[in-house]
Amino acid sequence: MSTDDIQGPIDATRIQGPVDATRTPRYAEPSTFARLPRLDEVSRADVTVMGVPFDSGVSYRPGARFGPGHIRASSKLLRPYNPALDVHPFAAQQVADFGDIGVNPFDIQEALATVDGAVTDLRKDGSTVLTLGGDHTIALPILRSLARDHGPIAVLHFDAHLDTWDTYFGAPYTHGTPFRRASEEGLIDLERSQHIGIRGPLYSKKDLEDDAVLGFQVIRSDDYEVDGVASIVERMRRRLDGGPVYVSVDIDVLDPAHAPGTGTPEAGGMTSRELLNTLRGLVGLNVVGADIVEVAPAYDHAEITGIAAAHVAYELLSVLAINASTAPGRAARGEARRQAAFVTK
Ligand SMILES: N=C(N)NCCCC(=O)O
Ligand SMILES: [Zn+2]
Ligand SMILES: [Zn+2]
Repeated sequence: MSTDDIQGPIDATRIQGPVDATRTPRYAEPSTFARLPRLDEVSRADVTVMGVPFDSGVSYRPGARFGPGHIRASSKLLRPYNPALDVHPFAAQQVADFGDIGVNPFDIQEALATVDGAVTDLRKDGSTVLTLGGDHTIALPILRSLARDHGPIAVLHFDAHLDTWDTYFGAPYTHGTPFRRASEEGLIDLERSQHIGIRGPLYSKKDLEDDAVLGFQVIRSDDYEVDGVASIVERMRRRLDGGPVYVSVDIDVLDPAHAPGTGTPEAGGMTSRELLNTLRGLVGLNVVGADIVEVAPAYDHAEITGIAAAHVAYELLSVLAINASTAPGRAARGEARRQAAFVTK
């Protein structure tokens, strides 16, 4: 971004930013993500954070229905400037918090339809939706919504697990099966999708063979040890380039030391530093939506997992901010990458 890209002044009165922590203590005020305004407090949002308190798809420990509130509570310490990407994620774009949608915990099909409807409504108003889960089942209805507009979409999936299994106890819609269903439904670009962070025991070797047929390339957690972040980012960008990308972050991609508060933890995972650095590598790719799922606060300690999830959201918002400020026709916003151009309470 050079100053040549700046075509006009930023209207600092239009964009509303977070509550000012030097005036109102961080632990005061109703809880929204990063203390941002609620969606009904702004005229429109470039990015909407939406909570989906749903965990009826889990195979092991329940509790991810309390994830959205926990991530919001753990996001209070985030500050307005991200030096790693040289961006003000809340100034280059309007970010607002929708709150949580109420979904039926006893009828998974109905819950999926509710999520699809909510995401579709928010996107109609031009918002990119960043969803806070909830268990991983909710990625399926989000992809259904996105694919209706974009066609088959590249899925970048951070997870210890493949989540391309077929059924659990005969049930097709679970947190271990969303990406098989998405692939079967034609929602996924089979040439451009990728898992990152895969590890741990499988049911059989065939799980990996099926997974490849369903359209995913695998970058294993162990590859971080051997190849390092820079080379993985290169592989990731090569795979994803050339079209819309959906980013799905299952917090159990992190080692249990970095994210104990989750339902199906697996040893040998990534560090939060590796994950945040990998996400920064998405700058310039066409990210059209994202989720952070599987945060289950009952197993968390000292907000370790909630803070990790909040920082994942912050990096994703930073990537979206840079992409928005450098998109053709939106170069006037480039300056917001460097200046804190928002009003605050
Ligand atoms: N999506 C998550 N977190 N876990 C899937 C694990 C499925 C299983 O129990 O085999
Ligand atoms: Zn997982
Ligand atoms: Zn998962």
